[in-house]
Amino acid sequence: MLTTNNLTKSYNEVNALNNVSLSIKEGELYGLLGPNGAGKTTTINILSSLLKPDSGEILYQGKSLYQNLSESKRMIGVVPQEIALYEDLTAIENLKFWGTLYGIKGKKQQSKIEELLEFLGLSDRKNHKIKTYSGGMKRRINIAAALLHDPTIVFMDEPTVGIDPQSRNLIFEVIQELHSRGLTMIYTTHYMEEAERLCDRIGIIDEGKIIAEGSLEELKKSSKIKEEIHVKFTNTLKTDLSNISNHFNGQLLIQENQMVLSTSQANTDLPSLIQMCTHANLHLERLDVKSLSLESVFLELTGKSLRD
Ligand SMILES: Nc1ncnc2c1ncn2[C@@H]1O[C@H](COP(=O)(O)OP(=O)(O)OP(=O)(O)O)[C@@H](O)[C@H]1O
Repeated sequence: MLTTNNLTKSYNEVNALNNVSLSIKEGELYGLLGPNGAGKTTTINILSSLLKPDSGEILYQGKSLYQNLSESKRMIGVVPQEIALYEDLTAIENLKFWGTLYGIKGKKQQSKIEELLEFLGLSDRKNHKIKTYSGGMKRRINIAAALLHDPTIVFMDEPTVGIDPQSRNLIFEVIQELHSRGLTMIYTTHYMEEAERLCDRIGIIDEGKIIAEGSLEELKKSSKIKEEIHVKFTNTLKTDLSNISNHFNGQLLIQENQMVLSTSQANTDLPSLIQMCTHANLHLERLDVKSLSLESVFLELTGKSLRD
């Protein structure tokens, strides 16, 4: 469906993309997971022809994007990270504006708008101005705008940023329904749990490079880490714990009153961790040993937490 070969892009001195090669299959929900500034938006902007790469190739159904620009553009829908709606217009008026821009007019436009408002659960608010909408509702109209021209591939750039958990779940349901209808989607996120929950395949991007790719199971299998030891303490960890961190070679995350140790040898690391914590006068409240998460895979690959 979509293939890219060795895409590169620099903004002055910043090397935003470094030989990014992707292959997205028809109907696939592909997650591009990476921290802030990793190159996710740059990738989406390039793949949707908003931005030209410095070098590299982009093929839709085997044909070059730039040699078939108008045909390719008809296939592509983009849900941008920034909400692209007029606050003083109603939902219907906004969607009419976008529909006309895509060349969808008259009865076809009207029925498509009604269908999408129904699908996104916003029919009852269709005549209200966008400025009266919650953040989650705006995000849903943003999705509707990208679907008006029946694209076959949709890019979603962090569509759940800044919304409450209930709205996030509604957006997940929409994405899962679109996925079950066979739409190809590329979904960028810096939320590990979204990639784990939604995507068929995940590409981990860091500093402009795809550093790992595969299904969740494949990514976990390729990791040396097998388990996570989660420790909760009775108070916030304020003292210098670098000796403990150093002992575990950067595989220990310390946040507020918790530690998470990613390990391939829980049987030996668990007693050492407890001993070192006791020695540092830390009081344990709770201890769990869990199976590997994507967070640990990311930490192992990049040496940093996604939430940095
Ligand atoms: N217009 C620009 N001018 C200069 N540098 C830019 C520009 N756009 C992006 N960058 C830089 O390119 C790198 C990649 O940015 P990009 O926005 O693609 O990352 P991202 O993964 O989408 O991040 P976020 O999650 O914060 O949206 C960053 O270092 C960023 O600062």
